[in-house]
Parts: sequence; C-alpha cells; structure tokens
Amino acid sequence: MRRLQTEEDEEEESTELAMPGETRARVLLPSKPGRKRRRAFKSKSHDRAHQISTMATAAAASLYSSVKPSITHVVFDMDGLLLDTEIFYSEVQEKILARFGKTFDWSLKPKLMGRKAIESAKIFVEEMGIADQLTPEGFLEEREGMLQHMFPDCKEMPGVKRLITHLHANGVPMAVATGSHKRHFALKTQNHGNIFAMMHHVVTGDDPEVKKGKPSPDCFLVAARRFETNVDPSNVLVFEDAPVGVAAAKNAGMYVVMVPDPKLDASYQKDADEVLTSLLDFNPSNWGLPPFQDAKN
Ligand SMILES: O=P(O)(O)OC[C@H](O)CO
Ligand SMILES: [Mg+2]
Repeated sequence: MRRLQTEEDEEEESTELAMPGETRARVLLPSKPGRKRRRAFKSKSHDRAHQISTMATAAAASLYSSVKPSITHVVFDMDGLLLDTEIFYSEVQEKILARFGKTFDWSLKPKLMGRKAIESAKIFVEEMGIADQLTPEGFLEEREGMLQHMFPDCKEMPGVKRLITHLHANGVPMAVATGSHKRHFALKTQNHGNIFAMMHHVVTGDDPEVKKGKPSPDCFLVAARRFETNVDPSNVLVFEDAPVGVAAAKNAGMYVVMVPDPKLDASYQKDADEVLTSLLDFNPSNWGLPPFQDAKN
C-alpha cells in the first residue's frame, strides 16, 4: 500500500509529486530490491504540500506506469562510477597532507570528487588549512607524478562491462562526461578500451565547450548535443557517483542514477532519482530500457 509523506521522512522508498514551481510531496513506493528512489517531478518551494495531497494520492495508484521517463540516451560519469579511480585521488591527498602533519578527512571528499582538477585543488588546500603553504597549482603539480603512476592500474567498477555491453547490444547510444582532463582520461582508460569503444563520444573536463565543471550542467549538455540526433535532456539518463555530478545532471534537466561510495553520507544522495549500491543492481526496465537477459534484473 502506498502512502503520502513529506520529504522529511527518508526511511522508505518514495517518489515525489509536485505542482510546477510550487511544492513537493513524497509518495512512498512498494519495496524493491536494493535502495532505490524514483521521483516524478521536482520544484523549489515546500509550502503547499497539503494542497497537492489529493492529486498525489490519486496519481500514486498508477505511479510506476505513468511517470516512467522515456530514456533514449545514457551518459556515464567516469571516475568512481565506471573506473575505481577515486581511491587514487584520496591516497595522493593523504600522502601530501602527511607532509603537513595532517590527515585526510573523508567528510571533505564529497566536496572534491567529480570537480575539475583546479576547482577541486582550490577547495582542498583551503579546507585543509594549507593554502598559505601550498597553492592549488602546487598541489596539482605535486600529485601529478603519483597519479600518472597509479592511473594505468585502475579497475572497472562492478557491473560496468555487463551494463555497457547490454546497452550497446541493444542500440542505446551512450557517452561519457567526466571532469577528468583528456591526458588523465588516456592514462585511466588505456586498459579498458573495450568499454570506452562502445561510447558514441567522450566529453572531458578540459573540453573547450565545457566552460564550468560539475555542478554546472555544461559537460552533460555538451554530451547530449554530440549524439547523432538532437536529444532532449529529459530523455537522457546519467549515471554518477559524486554529489556535484548528480547536481550537474539535475541542472541539465536529466534523470540521474547515483552509485555512491559506501562511505558517502546518505544526506548527499537526496537529489538522485535512483540510488544503487552497485551497477549490478540496475534494472533497465525501471527506465524503459531493454531488460537484461541474464538472471539478475
Ligand atoms: O568523476 P569524474 O569522471 O567527473 O572525474 C572527476 C575527477 O577527475 C575526479 O574526481
Ligand atoms: Mg565520478
């Protein structure tokens, strides 16, 4: 049985209904495997939930069938989503901080991950209180040698090959939109050419059309524009691991599935349309995409 609830309640799976430009309420959905959230609509203010409760209750009866977005294209983040590279950034930060007698605090990680390198570096030296001793540029220079050594050894995240192979076999156009520089992209992907060859195109953080990094929508909008056909953002499903990446996708008007690091506080997951513990838990049918033919989903 579904029931209507306000957004303060985070305990159960839910979806939201709202009148454009006004408020939102959350309708809880039946339990499904894994931790998943589906949202129907979204808006800015929160002051009229009671006025839409009748509409929400009526709509809830056929919610899954009525709000299923028609996804035609998929855009993947790379670091921490396709490739297990975020661990390298953390390791290098720890090493550099040790020089200053400091330790890396994972609570800072959500502010750094997914951003362009220089934007992330500025936040890092300031928040760690070392800006008077190390410039953002100096930080990037110091970490570069270590990262270049590490990146070629990166592994694919669980479920990546299965999902990308499946979408490719079913003719779903895919792209990558990463904050990573093309120089690092080449190092990270040198042993994963098979999955990246299935992408229609790749947008890197240094792309001249990407004026601002995530959470700006630039990289996702550029990625959507470069498909063969003109793609409406509402037909694009983004996969992301980082809070700023989720924000970028939503700012682009796209749907987003978040696969966060287990260490990420749950408060950073609230804007994603669906949250999964692994890409292995993704069910394409939930998004109108062709179902897997193997046992899981
Ligand atoms: O998560 P991505 O792929 O946008 O990459 C961003 C940085 O390179 C790493 O946080
Ligand atoms: Mg990422």
